[in-house]
Amino acid sequence: MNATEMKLWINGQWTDAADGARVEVENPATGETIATVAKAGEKDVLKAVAAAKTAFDDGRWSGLTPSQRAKCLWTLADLLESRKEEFARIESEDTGKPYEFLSLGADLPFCIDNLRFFAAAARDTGGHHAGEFAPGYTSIYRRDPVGPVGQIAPWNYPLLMGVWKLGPSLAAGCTAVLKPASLTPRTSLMLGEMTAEAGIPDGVVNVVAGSVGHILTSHPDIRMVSLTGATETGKSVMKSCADTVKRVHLELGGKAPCLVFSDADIDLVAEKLSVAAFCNSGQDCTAATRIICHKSIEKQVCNVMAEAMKKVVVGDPFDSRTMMGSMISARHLEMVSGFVDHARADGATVLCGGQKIDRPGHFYTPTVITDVRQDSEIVQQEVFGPVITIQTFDDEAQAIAMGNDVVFGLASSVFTKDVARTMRVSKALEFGTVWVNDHLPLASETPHGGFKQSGFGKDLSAEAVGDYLVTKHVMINTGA
Ligand SMILES: NCCCC=O
Repeated sequence: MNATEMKLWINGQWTDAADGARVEVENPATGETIATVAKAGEKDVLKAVAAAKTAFDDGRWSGLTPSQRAKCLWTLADLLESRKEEFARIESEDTGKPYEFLSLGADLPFCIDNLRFFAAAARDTGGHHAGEFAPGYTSIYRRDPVGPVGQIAPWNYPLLMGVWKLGPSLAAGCTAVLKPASLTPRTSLMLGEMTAEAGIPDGVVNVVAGSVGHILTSHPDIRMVSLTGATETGKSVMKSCADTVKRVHLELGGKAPCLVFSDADIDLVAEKLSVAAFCNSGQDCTAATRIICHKSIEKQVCNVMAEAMKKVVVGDPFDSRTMMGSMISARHLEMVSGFVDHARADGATVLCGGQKIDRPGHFYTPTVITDVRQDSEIVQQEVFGPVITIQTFDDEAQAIAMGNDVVFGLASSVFTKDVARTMRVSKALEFGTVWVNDHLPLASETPHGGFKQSGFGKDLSAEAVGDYLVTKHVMINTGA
């Protein structure tokens, strides 16, 4: 495999696009083209779906024992670990994220641990049971893989999101067609090839790059679609899946509130919320985006946040001092910068940042904004950039109401030393994750997913495996 001229991974083979089309991959930190990848069209997706269907129907994967599937997933983790520097380098080249701080330091270790978790989860058959629930009958509940699945991954964590999709679906016994984002396809394609080396049979994992999501969502042989992406994309995927009544699994946008009470440790707030705001250039659906602090500590919170964000080292992803790299593309940079300009025009005060950085590539400064209205665009919409706003509340009820007052429901946090308050507030916040005195960390065992317009279905945890399983009731007339 040559990482600068890649093909599609279909049925265990590197395959050119049927029409010979190719797409260029840009390094967003330099603006240079670094690779080309075959661009899938309809024929290629049909071929990939046919391979996934054959591989599912003949049971070459679902027919293995959980222990055999687990062994392959564990081997995949070992192989990835043995090549983590190469994967991390290519991930940083494609995304512009810092190599040491993020790709090698966080994304790769988490991918490897996730795969080991899903290897173990493949063998957890708990919860199945049999019994007599009607006179003369024995009932058995089977949990079977849903079938061939279509998986659409985003550009912010290309490999990690691929692992979050392939890991649980493979543990469950499904086959898959994974479509990475066109901007960042390479590490997913490399992972596709690596599944063969790990002993996963041909056709079980297929990886196609290109603008072909609609072909997967409308294909009758695809039984479930999993998407991580923007809320608007989720709505159109859901509509498209309705025609063939597919199961959908959606991890969509976010607008995380961070409620900071007057007893909070302010230094901890600055430390945790600055990282959660600038990490991955803020291109994270769980990023800290809205600080809502008690009015008595507003000045302190503004000062510490602005100071912390000014200290973030932005620059070359391959410089070990770099904490934040580039934005993903020129178009995305314009969008982020547009949000901040609109906020300024709407009367907001930019405490720090708020500027593009004059260098090759697509860089933006970590930004803190205050004097914003609850109904303003900068508070209500997902910016997906290193931008955080600060608002104030008078009492707990108002803090909760402001936190919940967005269409999203993915992630949130609470900073306080009052344990009883953490109980009340975490119950009241309508978000799939509530961190207390922190913001961002996850573990392979912890279910991750949203409420409201952030979608439904869980990534990570045994729940994710369950999302790829269907329950079948077998009722046996025992003649008793
Ligand atoms: N922090 C991981 C979030 C995944 C989606 O953006």
